[in-house]
Amino acid sequence: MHQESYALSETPASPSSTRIKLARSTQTRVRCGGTAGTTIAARLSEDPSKTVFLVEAGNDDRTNPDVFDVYKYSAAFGTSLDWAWSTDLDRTMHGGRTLGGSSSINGAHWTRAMKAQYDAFSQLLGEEDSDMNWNFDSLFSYMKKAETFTPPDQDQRTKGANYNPDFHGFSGPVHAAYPRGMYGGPQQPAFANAVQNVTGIALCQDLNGGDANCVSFTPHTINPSDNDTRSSSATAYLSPVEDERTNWITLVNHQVTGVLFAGSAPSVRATGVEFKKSDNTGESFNASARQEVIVSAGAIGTPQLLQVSGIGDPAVLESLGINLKVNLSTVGRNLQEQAMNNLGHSARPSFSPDGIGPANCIAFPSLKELFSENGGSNGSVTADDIADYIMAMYPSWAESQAVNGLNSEALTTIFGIQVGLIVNDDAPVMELFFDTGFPDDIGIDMWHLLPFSRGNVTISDSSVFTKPEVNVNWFSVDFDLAVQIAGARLSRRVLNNTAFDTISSGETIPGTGTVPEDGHGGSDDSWQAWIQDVFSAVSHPIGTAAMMRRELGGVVDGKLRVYDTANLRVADASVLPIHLSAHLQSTIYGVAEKAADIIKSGI
Ligand SMILES: Cc1cc2nc3c(=O)[nH]c(=O)nc-3n(C[C@H](O)[C@H](O)[C@H](O)COP(=O)(O)OP(=O)(O)OC[C@H]3O[C@@H](n4cnc5c(N)ncnc54)[C@H](O)[C@@H]3O)c2cc1C
Repeated sequence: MHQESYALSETPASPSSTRIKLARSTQTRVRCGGTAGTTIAARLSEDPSKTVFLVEAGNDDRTNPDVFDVYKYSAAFGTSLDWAWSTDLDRTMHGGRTLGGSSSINGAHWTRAMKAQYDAFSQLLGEEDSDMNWNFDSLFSYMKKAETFTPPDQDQRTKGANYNPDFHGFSGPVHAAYPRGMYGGPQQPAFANAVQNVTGIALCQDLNGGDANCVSFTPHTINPSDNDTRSSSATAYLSPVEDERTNWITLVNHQVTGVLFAGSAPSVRATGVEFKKSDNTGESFNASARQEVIVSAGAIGTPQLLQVSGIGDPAVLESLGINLKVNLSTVGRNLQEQAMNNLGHSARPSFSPDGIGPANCIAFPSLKELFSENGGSNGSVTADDIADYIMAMYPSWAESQAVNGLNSEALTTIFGIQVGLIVNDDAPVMELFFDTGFPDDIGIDMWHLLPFSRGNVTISDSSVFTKPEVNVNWFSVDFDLAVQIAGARLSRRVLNNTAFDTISSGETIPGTGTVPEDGHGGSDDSWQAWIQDVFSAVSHPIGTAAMMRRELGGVVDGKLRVYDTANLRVADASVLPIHLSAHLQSTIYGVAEKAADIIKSGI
């Protein structure tokens, strides 16, 4: 939650230490302390005449090994560090509930999507936003602004690490580097070779420059000067300046319970926020805003906060007794999330991983490579068949998903752009993430990247302390499942490729008992049954306050301003309108850096 030119109200009393600091200030800003929120706070507090007030629901856990030690990935899951939202089909979606948000508990992988995917953001905006430059060139410069990249040394290069200096920043707050414990065993090069053998996909030097359609070694957000510990938005943007920047105040363990408004649509004015201790005890505090309020509570938290504050679907809000401030039925809709499955092989006794990781070799096949004859095809369909199929079917998918968008016309336009990216721009539809030690000695974690299934985040209570309902509508478009099936089959073929002959002693997960070999890598039916039984959430939700034209179901415009409001912005993963062929954090840092400049420019 960010609030510009902000001052705490006196009713009731604020926590004393916070009140004392704020009393000295006349120009204060407030936000949620996640990936985007902390980034924006840091940039805005560069101006000493402004005071920033950072409100974070979670704790400051920078010294907790479950946070700073990237080798303990997943230790945070299910603990107080994790929102752990329940979703449909009983899958849990994770999200960081701690200073730094999800950047404090994520897998630390550092990748970017295709140039055309970022350029498509502009196609979804109106003429009036054409000069906002929501495109690759602009976002790439902001992603690089966020980054300090440490080039791989000779030892890491021998193990496969590589880079292109034009694709990285070298003076930003977030550290990206290859790990000192990088695997030197034969398994990661074998994966890169097997993927090339099976799909014809190219090995690229560095996928961070706008072309991710390749197999590549990728860096992590770790700090080589600090023992390869996690570089989160909290350690990157807050830690270096917190002792000297007296105009930046951090309040943890407090939850924003609502945005306060005056006036009526189309010029509703955010006048402040209300917040309370995160355990929902004690008094509520009000804070008033003289200029604007910015919400950065993530793709689940942001639509929840907007809805409890009176911005959303009138049918939902009025049934809960919430006073409607802005009729924006798509708040919480357009939810896009990916599903993951994990294939495993046991290794031969002679295999040594030679290192501790983290794993860092990833393949991003396009539709053509995924459905290639020896890749993920079932032997009866070609990639051209699939391309014809999606071009013919997407209007009917828009029809079936309309309830989770604005309407079928809007989704037809959005899906048309998504189809174009897949068919014409080779936007990767699948990620194959090679893993050492998971789910067996070696394995592939694989997920479809560009779902057409749309879901929603909908409140069932007027209190922010009741978690919202999160409905992903997993695989409600058959193409999403077809991609996942092809990805599983491709993963089987990759792990069975001769490149692994000296490493693997055979598939254990799912195993041919569960998905029998049928001469074509396993039947669609048996893969489908396994996938639907065991898939998990990737925890990459986006789209729930999408930056699009209002007639497409947008919640914010190209200035990140919520429609029908004069001074309320959103900046986090919820504004991404369509999914990307990438892990998300680099993009979110880019969005946040750009948001800070938009706010500073006063437009
Ligand atoms: C388990 C996991 C693994 C991931 N792995 C990777 C990876 O390896 N590489 C990669 O690039 N990306 C990864 N991601 C994705 C990436 O980390 C996220 O997409 C990104 O960090 C989201 O940033 P955000 O600012 O939108 O939200 P967040 O960083 O989640 O920030 C939202 C913040 O708002 C706070 N908040 C919410 N509601 C309130 C409220 N009412 N009041 C006050 N505070 C509130 C939250 O506690 C949180 O701190 C992963 C994500 C997860 C969850």
